[in-house]
Amino acid sequence: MPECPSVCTPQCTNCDKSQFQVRHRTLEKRFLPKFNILKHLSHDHKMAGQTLVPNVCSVFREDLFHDKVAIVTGGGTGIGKTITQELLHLGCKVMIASRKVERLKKAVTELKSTISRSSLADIDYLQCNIRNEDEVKNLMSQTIKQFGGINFLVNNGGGQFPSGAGDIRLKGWNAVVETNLTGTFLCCREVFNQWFKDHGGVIVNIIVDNFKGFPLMSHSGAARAGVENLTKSLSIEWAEYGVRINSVAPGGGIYSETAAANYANPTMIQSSIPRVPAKRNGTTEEISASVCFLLSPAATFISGETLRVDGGASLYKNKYEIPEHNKLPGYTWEKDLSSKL
Ligand SMILES: CCCCCCC/C=C/C(=O)SCCNC(=O)CCNC(=O)[C@H](O)C(C)(C)COP(=O)(O)OP(=O)(O)OC[C@H]1O[C@@H](n2cnc3c(N)ncnc32)[C@H](O)[C@@H]1OP(=O)(O)O
Ligand SMILES: NC(=O)C1=CN([C@@H]2O[C@H](COP(=O)(O)OP(=O)(O)OC[C@H]3O[C@@H](n4cnc5c(N)ncnc54)[C@H](OP(=O)(O)O)[C@@H]3O)[C@@H](O)[C@H]2O)C=CC1
Repeated sequence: MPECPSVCTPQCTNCDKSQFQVRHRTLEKRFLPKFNILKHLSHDHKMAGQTLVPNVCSVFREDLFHDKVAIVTGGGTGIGKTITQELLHLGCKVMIASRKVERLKKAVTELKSTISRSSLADIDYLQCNIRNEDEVKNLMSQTIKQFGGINFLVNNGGGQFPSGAGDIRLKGWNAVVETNLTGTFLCCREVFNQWFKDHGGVIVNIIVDNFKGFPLMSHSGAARAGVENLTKSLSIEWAEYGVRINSVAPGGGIYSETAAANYANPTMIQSSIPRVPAKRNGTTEEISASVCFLLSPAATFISGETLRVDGGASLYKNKYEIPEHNKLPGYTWEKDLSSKL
């Protein structure tokens, strides 16, 4: 049996099941609190962000982005798909891009069917590994060719695998840093050189809540800290070209099927709930709303900033006991729509 990385995915065919389970049990002990975290999950939290989100809606006006073009990396799944859906709802033309063509195609077919006939919105996809310089150049040039320009870049594509730092191999470290830091840099540089330098534009980078470190994800914590600082540098360098750039840092538990599938035990994504003052996970809609706000004219005086969308988690130090509560319920399109009925 070939040796397996210290943490593999549930789909791993490299190791036998027992080896897989032993490794994951060790990690789970580090992540999961002693009590049953599933009791914190309301139906809404479980559903939000899945492919079953019934209908899109938005707190923003429907024609807000009707003359705009956006690129969303990782736009075929999870948070990126919700952002894409909201941008389309607001009239935007959206190019989604990532490595796996099949899921991009599926998302385009699904989301195209939600665009109303009167809307100027449109969606297409391009295969692009953001770690590959030529593919990133191609993403920008093809989008300009197809949609006539680019107004928004949402650097959402990224991720990591959980592992103790002592077990991270150089190849794994490089994969995570190249994806999250170098990939984001390449997308920023290319959109600037090919379009924003002459026309201006807005960039939003999705990072993570790493403000108190990111144990067992140290590669990702370091890479995203790099993106946070890149955001500051570029906001100053490119202001004179009419470019704004900000980051959004979601708390460590935004549920989507794809995000959960990345971890051995899907409940891992819930493991931070006890340390969230809001006592719940965030929804993909809450991340999308913050991205749309930063892209919108309402944020024209905001640049170089990182918006934490984490229910207060990054501030919480555990010295103050917060009782269980449900006083800060999540925002979902499902609830928003049903409140209008
Ligand atoms: C523990 C849970 C806490 C909850 C907090 C959650 C907060 C954050 C949540 C999210 O970010 S959700 C988003 C989740 N989605 C993703 O992460 C998807 C994207 N991730 C990836 O594609 C990979 O993880 C990647 C490594 C970033 C890129 O993979 P790539 O396909 O380029 O590389 P590979 O060829 O697969 O691997 C290269 C190298 O990396 C090491 N490695 C990869 N996976 C693992 C693993 N599971 N365990 C240990 N090491 C791994 C390994 O060295 C690989 O090389 P080889 O040794 O296989 O040759
Ligand atoms: N869910 C959460 O709790 C949190 C998520 N985040 C971050 O939010 C972002 C979206 O995550 P989420 O939606 O939850 O999870 P997903 O796994 O659904 O999204 C990750 C997306 O990134 C794309 N991607 C990964 N690597 C590359 C690459 N090299 N080139 C192009 N695209 C790539 C994937 O597409 P493909 O595989 O087709 O390439 C996928 O669509 C990520 O950066 C994630 O780390 C941050 C904090 C918390």
